[in-house]
Amino acid sequence: MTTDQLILQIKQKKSFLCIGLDVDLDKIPQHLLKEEDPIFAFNKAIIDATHHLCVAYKPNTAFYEAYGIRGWKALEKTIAYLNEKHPEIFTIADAKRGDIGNTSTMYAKAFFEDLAFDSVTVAPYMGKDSVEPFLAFKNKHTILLALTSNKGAFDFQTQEVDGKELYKHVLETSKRWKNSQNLMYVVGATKAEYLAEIRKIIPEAFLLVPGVGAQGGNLQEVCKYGRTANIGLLINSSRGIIYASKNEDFAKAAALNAEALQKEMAAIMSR
Ligand SMILES: O=c1ccn([C@@H]2O[C@H](COP(=O)(O)O)[C@@H](O)[C@H]2O)c(=O)[nH]1
Repeated sequence: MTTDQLILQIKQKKSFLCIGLDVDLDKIPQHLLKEEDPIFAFNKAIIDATHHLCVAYKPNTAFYEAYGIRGWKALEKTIAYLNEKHPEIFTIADAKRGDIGNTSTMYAKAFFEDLAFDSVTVAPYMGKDSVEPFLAFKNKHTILLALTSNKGAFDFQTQEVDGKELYKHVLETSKRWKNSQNLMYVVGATKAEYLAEIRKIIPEAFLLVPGVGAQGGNLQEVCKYGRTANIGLLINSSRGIIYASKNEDFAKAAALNAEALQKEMAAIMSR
């Protein structure tokens, strides 16, 4: 998917919501456990109920890898369902990959070619030759971890190297990599106060912003400092939407929570 197609969808739906599909079998409604593939059954119901309210879905691969082969099969079925029924929706494999070059190429093939995701999250720690193999794929997006939502972000990411915080080095250096137009960045909603500085370095790039909802990030604050003329934000909520109810009405309850965020986004976009 091109960035222009993503922007068009944001304008049409008046939404920049990304729904995280982090399926935990201990948290889904128990009646689904009778299904042949409970993970896919849960995802399908959530997608059917919310696709008109969001512009992206983000399965975190950990929640599928944890269930071995049946988890990976459910991930395959989920992305195939999304690509067939809702090809306009941006898909993110939150896998946080990155390795020496030839290994990164295989990761990129796994997520961009085999599974056909639009994007994958990648860690910057191993540098240019670990990220450029992902950037080589046309109309696919590499979402680089810049300033993450967790407390541990302060262990390294905000530490100064040569008088500048490490996350700023990541932003500045990555802009010089080949095909850097295919880069987006992860910035946690819990770090909204850093967004003005971040926008000085990457004024236009799309940001994937997790941490609204269960982690306490604030949508208004993120938009105040992080929004661009094209919005430039994908705000993710996972647990806050998909686990709105543990009963038979779970998909309807998820849609209500997604709608509340979408309405807030529509109001922000109208200002
Ligand atoms: O900095 C980061 C990077 C990734 N995540 C992931 O996003 C979702 C957040 O889930 P919630 O339930 O809405 O808290 C999850 O998959 C994380 O692994 C993040 O939270 N922060």
